[in-house]
Amino acid sequence: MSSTSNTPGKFSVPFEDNWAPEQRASLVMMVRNDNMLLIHKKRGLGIGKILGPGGRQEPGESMEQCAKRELKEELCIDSGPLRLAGVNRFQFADGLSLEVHIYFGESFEGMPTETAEASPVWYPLGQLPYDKMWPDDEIWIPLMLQNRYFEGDWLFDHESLIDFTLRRVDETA
Ligand SMILES: COc1nc(N)nc2c1ncn2[C@H]1C[C@H](O)[C@@H](COP(=O)(O)OP(=O)(O)OP(=O)(O)O)O1
Repeated sequence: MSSTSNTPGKFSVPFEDNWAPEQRASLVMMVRNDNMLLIHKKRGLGIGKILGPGGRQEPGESMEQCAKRELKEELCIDSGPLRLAGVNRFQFADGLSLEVHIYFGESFEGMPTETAEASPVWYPLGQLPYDKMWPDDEIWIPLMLQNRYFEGDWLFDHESLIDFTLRRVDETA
């Protein structure tokens, strides 16, 4: 699957073979009783948006450790088992490049609590607030909810999605 727009500037999708991210980050998509636990992001990249809890990898930790640490830091909860749902590579026209590992979970311990970084918000799976989310979410969240593993390349100009390619979508996880 791919969008059809022409790509301005020096980047194109799929990214070149030698593309490498400056930074790696995690997202945790937690679902309980047909509702998804999201955050209203209070600072940093994507401030004001609704998205999954997550953040950038710290030295020495695996991506799954990063996901669990960010869940604790942002919402004060401890994750149960997570499965890797997909990997998205983001290139921003201003130069920032980010590889995001997306984890799916269905159990956690603790009460989601507001922190300096995020406020917890629950949405029914059929009423996710895509108009308040990063534009890529509307494309890969349905794949994740169908247990389909995905890998995508996404080109952004600030908060606008310019072009994308889903490089890999598995029929079953
Ligand atoms: C560009 O499209 C994006 N889509 C989605 N769904 N999520 C994105 C996109 N770009 C970034 N993200 C996510 C990935 C990370 O979870 C956060 C960014 O992490 P942040 O800048 O908040 O990193 P922290 O380590 O938490 O930073 P601070 O603790 O310094 O706030 O956004």
